[in-house]
Amino acid sequence: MGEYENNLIELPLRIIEVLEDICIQVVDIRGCTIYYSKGCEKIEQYKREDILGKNICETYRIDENTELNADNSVILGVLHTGKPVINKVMRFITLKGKLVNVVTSAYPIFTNNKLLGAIAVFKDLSQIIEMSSAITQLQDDLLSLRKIQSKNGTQFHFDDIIGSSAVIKSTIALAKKISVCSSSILIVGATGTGKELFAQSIHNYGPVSNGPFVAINCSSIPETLLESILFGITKGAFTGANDTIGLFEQAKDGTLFLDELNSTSLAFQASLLRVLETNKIRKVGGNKEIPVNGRIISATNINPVEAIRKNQLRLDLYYRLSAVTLEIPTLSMRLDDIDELVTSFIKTNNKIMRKNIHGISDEVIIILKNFNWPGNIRQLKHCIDYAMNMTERDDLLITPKHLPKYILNDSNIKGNHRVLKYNSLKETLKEVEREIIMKEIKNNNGNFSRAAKNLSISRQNLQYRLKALNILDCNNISEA
Ligand SMILES: Nc1ncnc2c1ncn2[C@@H]1O[C@H](COP(=O)(O)OP(=O)(O)OP(=O)(O)O)[C@@H](O)[C@H]1O
Repeated sequence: MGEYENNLIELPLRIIEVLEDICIQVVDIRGCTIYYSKGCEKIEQYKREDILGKNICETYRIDENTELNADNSVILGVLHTGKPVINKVMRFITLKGKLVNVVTSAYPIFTNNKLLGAIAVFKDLSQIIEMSSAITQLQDDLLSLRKIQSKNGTQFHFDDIIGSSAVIKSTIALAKKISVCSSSILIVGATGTGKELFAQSIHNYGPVSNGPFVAINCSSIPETLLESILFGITKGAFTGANDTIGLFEQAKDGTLFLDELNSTSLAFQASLLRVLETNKIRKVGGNKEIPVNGRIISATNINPVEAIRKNQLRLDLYYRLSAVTLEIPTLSMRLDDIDELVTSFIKTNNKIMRKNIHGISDEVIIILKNFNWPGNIRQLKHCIDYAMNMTERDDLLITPKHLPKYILNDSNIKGNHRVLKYNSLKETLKEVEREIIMKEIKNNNGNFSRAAKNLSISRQNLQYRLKALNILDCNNISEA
């Protein structure tokens, strides 16, 4: 190396001593590389000897068809203009086909006002690009998972209701039938069975789907505020009161969903009955009757007859609402749907939690099908969320050790150890089915019709199962 080159690389060598991570390439006025740092070798996978003395136009291309020139190459641009270029993102390929993404700053090197070459400092962007594509992917996944609330304020349609059991299919069929008219509907179902899911689906399937879906959980609003929230307030009704539109008016041309109606006072229910009968509301503090046309869907989480008996529901309101009643089955009435629900929850959670769980073990299926699920589908969902949080990185299946303790300790499942001694899953499931059917028949004093009803199957289906499970001729089961 001559004196000229020695002088030329003195500056970059000093910088490199301090900044080891940063890649530095120095070219002479012709564009030939005369210095190539270790960091460059790492990013570009060239060896120094491949590069030194060669013109950068021979060693890099923008892509297969494009050579470097003063417009697309930072270094050549600096040699052309004699001006520095700061923080420019560049993408090029080496002769070995390695794709390189870097952010580059290049500076001219002058001696006695004469341009001698250029020094380029660059940093690898491949990790950042990988990270940003992972973030983009994650965002896409989350967006598709968390179905964006549509304009009418709903998230769900009938297609989102998971389950193929006969009882859920017939519930969906009935719900679709009643969707098409605009009468008020009473949805009855225990907590977590999917009442709101059904209410939204009915709204979206019916004639007012273009209108808003306005939901309120009556139990979460203090009784004193319920009327003002639902009917609105007239300016001056009380000190400082402004004119406010209530939810009945907001649900114009749409649906008003009154969840947990049974938690409201009988006095409020009387006002509601008046609205249902006249289709008019009167704001708090006002005399004017305002017409409302939203469809009313109410829900109770206890049996309405029981609610009437406990003085939680007015009989006249019930008569008004019960013309169109939809009963949502509990999860224990449709244990067959557990597999499908669990598969769907795992799929969703895999994306959110970045896991790769393939399913649940045979033991877990039995445990889940033996639990009585007082919190229904919401509780099953939480159980799977919990179990997935408990899985380790390499786990592919949810096994009993991942389940919440209260599910394992539940008395219904204690007999499970006995059930599990059977060799095959089919045999085990048959045994569970046999136990459930026997228990139900016993609880109903041998009355097949009542037992079938409680099991949500037809009487014929019950008889078919009794035969298939070899228990029809059992001495202790003679029909009452
Ligand atoms: N058939 C189903 N398929 C998929 N998810 C369901 C189904 N039923 C319920 N869920 C889910 O279970 C949870 C509870 O549903 P939802 O809030 O509709 O129940 P709810 O009966 O209105 O409960 P509550 O009486 O406590 O208000 C929600 O996360 C819902 O998405």
